[in-house]
Amino acid sequence: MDSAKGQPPGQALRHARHLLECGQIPPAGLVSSIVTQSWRRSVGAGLTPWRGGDSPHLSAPQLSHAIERRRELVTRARPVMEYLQAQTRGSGSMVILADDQGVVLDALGDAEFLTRAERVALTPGASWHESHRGTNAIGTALAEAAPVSVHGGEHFLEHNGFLTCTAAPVAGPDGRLLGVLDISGHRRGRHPHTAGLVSAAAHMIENRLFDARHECTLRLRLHPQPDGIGTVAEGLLALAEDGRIIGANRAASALLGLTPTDLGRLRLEDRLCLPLDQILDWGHSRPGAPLMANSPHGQRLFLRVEAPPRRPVAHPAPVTPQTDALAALDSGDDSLRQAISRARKVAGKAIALLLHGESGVGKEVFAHAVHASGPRAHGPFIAVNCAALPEHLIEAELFGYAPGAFTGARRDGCAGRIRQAQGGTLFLDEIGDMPLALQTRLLRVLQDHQVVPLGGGKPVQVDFTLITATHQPLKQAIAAGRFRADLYYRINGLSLNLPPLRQRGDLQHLVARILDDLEPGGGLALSAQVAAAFAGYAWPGNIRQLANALRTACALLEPGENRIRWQHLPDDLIDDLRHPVPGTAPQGGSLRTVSETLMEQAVEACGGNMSQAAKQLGISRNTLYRHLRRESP
Ligand SMILES: Nc1ncnc2c1ncn2[C@@H]1O[C@H](COP(=O)(O)OP(=O)(O)OP(=O)(O)O)[C@@H](O)[C@H]1O
Repeated sequence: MDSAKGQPPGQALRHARHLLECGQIPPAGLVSSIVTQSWRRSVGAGLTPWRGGDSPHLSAPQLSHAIERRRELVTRARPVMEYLQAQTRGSGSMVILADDQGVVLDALGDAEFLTRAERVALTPGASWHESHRGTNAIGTALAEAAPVSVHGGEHFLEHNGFLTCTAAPVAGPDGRLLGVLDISGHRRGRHPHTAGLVSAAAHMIENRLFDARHECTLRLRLHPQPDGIGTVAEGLLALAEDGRIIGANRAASALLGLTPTDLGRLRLEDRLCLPLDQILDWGHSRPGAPLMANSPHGQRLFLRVEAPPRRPVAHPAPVTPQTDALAALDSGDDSLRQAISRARKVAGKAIALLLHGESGVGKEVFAHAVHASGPRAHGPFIAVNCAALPEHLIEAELFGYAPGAFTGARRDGCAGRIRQAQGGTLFLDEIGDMPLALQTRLLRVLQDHQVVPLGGGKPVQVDFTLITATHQPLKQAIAAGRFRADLYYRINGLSLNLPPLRQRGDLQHLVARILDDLEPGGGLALSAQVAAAFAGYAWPGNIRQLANALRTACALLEPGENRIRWQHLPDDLIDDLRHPVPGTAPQGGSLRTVSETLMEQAVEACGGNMSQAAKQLGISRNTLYRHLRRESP
């Protein structure tokens, strides 16, 4: 983004950053309004230029779910990304595809301009959501739903100031934002044509998605010039047999003045003075030749008709994952295993699942896994945190709204998250925090299988699987009058408790799995002392805290090092591990199992030398012998 006109860009930006670092949002004109607004949002999210938010890096199972959820996007984007990479080869930049949450799904290119620690941030699984990393091209393009370039010091976080990044959103055939395409490189390599290149590539992906979605449908390709047909700028329309417009890409929507709510309702004749029969005849008698028509604004357009194949094209069989996502969560804890097995029995049936568990135990990850392991895996997984938004925003976000329903509403209305979950899974996190008025509306949707957008409009049929989660006992909320009992019985088809980490007996395996996800095949492991300290700690932040600690530790390892020791852990965790709060030690048999396995590992690492192993573990040789004897058959 360029700085204000008439000012030396570097100087204006330096001034703006100075103000930002003094805790002020700079006045209009110093940096572009997009950057100013994004800086404001970043401050609002609790970030400072020196400290980002918790930047979750998805584990391998989570990443595979995220990719599964956007499989079509990832598949169609790959060739375009390879093309982009070829165009930018040698410029020291990366081509990145992120999903609608800002999570990197695919990355290609030259990472030489990054240090080892920085590379992690551009690998699949990293999140570039604004709430995690402040102003950046991926997160800001998502927030703005528009192409964005963020150069050097325009990045909110100081340590990202060496980057120059350009991103453009990619929408699906129904106009819904699916993700973002981005080129990132060292700021020295900034190129004025990158923005155009990225936007054109994003359109190319959108057109590929459109063609794939409507391959068995009558399609029209249109452009004001005959030579524009077949280029990335062409408009695309899909028509039902009765002539209703059921799909339109951005260019076609702009040319014909269509809004998303017109789709499925308007007929082609309402927009172009051409009867469907004439179009079909033309398509059959002169395949490939452009047909002339007039847009509603009187603009001359050229159309190419693409009739559907006579017999529908067979769709490829759905890919069945080798081990499913639920199986991937099982790392040996009995109560989690039981929850997995019960969830598997109801996955895909019309039974609502209610997940209980402390914050960070992995309720959303579990819900994802249930979705990805069931028959609706190819449908969308839509997650809404009911505690994260004020009441009026959740209402609009969930139920959608008609055009112009309220001040600030988008001109063309919004389908809402419930409708977006059509054919897939709706995950409502922190359901206990949903305001009472919305509980009533949600109950109605669940009973009638219909949603009515805010501000009126026709009810729309919906079909989705519901999974909800809460960390608070809902029965208490019912007793206190904060939660509707009838809604509770609707959402509680099956209720499952996800155990807190301190009660799990599989800490060691979970750690091994997370480390392997972070650095596949890297042979990373905890030192004996750190493993013992982990086993004795209560993990109040549960898996979230553990995964974050391991991620930081991996970033701090020196090249070639694969043992995580005290010096690799975050300072506050070291304090907690060394001075655990009394009464918070883990329960159950996990500690014993972990320590015995650790002893075996230490003996193995010391080539069977018991004295050395005992010394490394900080215990006496006798204690070591005693424990290992107990283990032997
Ligand atoms: N099985 C797992 N393997 C690896 N990491 C996990 C696993 N489960 C959870 N995590 C990590 O913990 C984080 C929190 O998970 P998740 O959001 O599912 O928890 P939650 O219980 O829904 O939390 P909250 O109640 O605060 O929303 C994830 O971002 C991920 O980093």
